[in-house]
Amino acid sequence: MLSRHQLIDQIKRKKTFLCIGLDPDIEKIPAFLHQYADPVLEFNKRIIDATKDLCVAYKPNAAFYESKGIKGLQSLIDTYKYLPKECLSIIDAKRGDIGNTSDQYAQAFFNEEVTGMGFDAITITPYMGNDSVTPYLKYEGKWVIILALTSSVGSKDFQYLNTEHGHLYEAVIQKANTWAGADRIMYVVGATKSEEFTNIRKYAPDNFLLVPGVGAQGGSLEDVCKYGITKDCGLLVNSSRGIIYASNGEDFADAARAEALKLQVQMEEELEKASVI
Ligand SMILES: O=C(O)c1cc(=O)[nH]c(=O)n1[C@@H]1O[C@H](COP(=O)(O)O)[C@@H](O)[C@H]1O
Repeated sequence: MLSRHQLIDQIKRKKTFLCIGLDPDIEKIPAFLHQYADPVLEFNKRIIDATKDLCVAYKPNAAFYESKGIKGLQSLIDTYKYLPKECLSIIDAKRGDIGNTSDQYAQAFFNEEVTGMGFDAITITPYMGNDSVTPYLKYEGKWVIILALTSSVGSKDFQYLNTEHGHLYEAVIQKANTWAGADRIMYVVGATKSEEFTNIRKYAPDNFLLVPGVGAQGGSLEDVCKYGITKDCGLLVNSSRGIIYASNGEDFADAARAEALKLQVQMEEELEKASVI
């Protein structure tokens, strides 16, 4: 469990707000790792060891594990167990369903005694509304990270539709703010949407924003900070492929560290500019 206060403390201490996405594709991980009983776990462990002082969060995306069946689920459980306790652990599952089904999803990712996984936070798609989100909030201290404005090209299809409360993504934020405060809810806003950050801060002045899309998807860290950073930082910027696949040779962990370090250095500058540190 990682409170807002602990997260902010960690950001100030480590001078970074980097979240590293653990999205290991068996086709892309270095060939020499295939000699290990669980190549994916071995890959993740080495990435974590090489980067844990440069980031404040890790985000395994469930798809990369579920697609490998039982072996993948075991890699996910063992990866969760290996994550440094000081870092925010986010399961990127993008779940969303009726209440009693959401209870089961919440148990899958939050109830460590039952499943071996007790992530601090989960990504949720809000399309089904209140009863699809509140089951996760019953777990005291856990975070719900709600998709607001995604980095995807298809974000135009629904998220910009006009409603009486503004664009649909603005209506989502206004409604979700009534379910819990900035100590329990974060919003996903894609780095490719930096022009919308000022607008989003009108509705979510204090919430942390999980911002994927720098690196492989081309979003700009500078623009995200220009419009999105707050006095408490308020940002977790994710990069997955840009870090974990920096090299596919034996030096992959060092190469991942070098990429993470580049982002950390930029983040430290942004934290100073915004007087967070
Ligand atoms: O919820 C997410 O994390 C997410 C939301 C979004 O709008 N866009 C997005 O790319 N993501 C996830 O963030 C990660 C981005 O990975 P890279 O593009 O490789 O850095 C992937 O795990 C995506 O599933």
